Amino acid sequence: MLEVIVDLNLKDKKVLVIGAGVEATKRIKVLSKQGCQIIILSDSISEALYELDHDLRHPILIIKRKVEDINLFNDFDNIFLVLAATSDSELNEKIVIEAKKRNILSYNITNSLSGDIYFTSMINFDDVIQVSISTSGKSPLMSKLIRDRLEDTIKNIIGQKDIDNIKVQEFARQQVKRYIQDQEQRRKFLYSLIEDDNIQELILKKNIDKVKERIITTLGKWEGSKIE
Ligand SMILES: C[C@@]1(CC(=O)O)C2=NC(=C\c3[nH]c(c(CCC(=O)O)c3CC(=O)O)Cc3[nH]c(c(CC(=O)O)c3CCC(=O)O)/C=C3\N/C(=C\2)[C@@H](CCC(=O)O)[C@]3(C)CC(=O)O)/[C@H]1CCC(=O)O
Ligand SMILES: NC(=O)c1ccc[n+]([C@@H]2O[C@H](COP(=O)([O-])OP(=O)(O)OC[C@H]3O[C@@H](n4cnc5c(N)ncnc54)[C@H](O)[C@@H]3O)[C@@H](O)[C@H]2O)c1
Repeated sequence: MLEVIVDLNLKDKKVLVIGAGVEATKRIKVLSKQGCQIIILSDSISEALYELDHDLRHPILIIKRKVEDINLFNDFDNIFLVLAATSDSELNEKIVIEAKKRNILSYNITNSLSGDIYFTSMINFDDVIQVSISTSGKSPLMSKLIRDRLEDTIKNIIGQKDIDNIKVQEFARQQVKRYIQDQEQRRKFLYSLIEDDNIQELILKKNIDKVKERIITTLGKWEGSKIE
């Protein structure tokens, strides 16, 4: 059985990480790009974590503390996700069991099956596109090797123009949702931007302001548009 890969929105959510060793640090690096509030509890902290703090909107709260039991949950409210990431597998298990009782999403670094989420092998394009590979815990090693192999090839398939088109589509979607009521027309409009040579030329030239102008003009003439 394969688990479903979903794109978890952690924006402004509170994430508690217990343990701050080599493996926890890798997970925290991923989390630090998600706009979430991270609280780390650990009796030793890797140096890299203090450096991470500088480029963040949400400052990471680092508390140097040995966790003895699950009473720690009483010290924090509104936790969305907890990462049991210590080298003490018994403690990790207890944390996950308590998290489940409290309906908090959990992750167990020493026993992936007991938690709710896995981390995947990721290829990231400018924080705009993510390609994720997962074997759902069957073989992280193979995930890494396939990611290495795919990384070289995929750069020939997904390029800067795709990234720019996503940004343009993001803008266009906001506009069509406001001005075109019919879903089929919205879909047609969005496809028309990809097929419009003029717009694609402007995207290549990085003239995004002109692209936006053109989108609004085209939208004004579109069948069923509510733009005056
Ligand atoms: C993708 C990646 C992301 C990341 O690390 O952020 C990741 N593991 C990576 C590498 C890697 N991890 C391990 C090895 C050694 C070889 C081996 O054991 O195979 C290697 C290879 C290496 O190091 O070269 C050891 C290991 N991993 C887990 C356990 C515990 C267990 O099995 O329960 C143990 C045994 C520890 C022990 O023996 O004590 C568990 C998990 N590791 C996962 C993710 C999740 C499943 C993903 C999937 O199945 O696809 C899952 C379930 C949960 C999680 O922790 O997220 C990252 C590659 C990043 C990249 O692309 O470069
Ligand atoms: N999930 C994976 O992908 C994966 C990969 C490799 C290893 N592992 C396993 O994950 C575990 C962690 O590996 P690591 O390399 O990060 O180890 P590590 O020794 O670098 O880090 C362990 C961290 O846990 C903290 N810790 C331990 N007991 C604690 C307690 N009672 N209270 C607070 N903090 C506590 C330590 O201070 C340290 O920061 C190991 O058991 C390892 O076998 C998992």
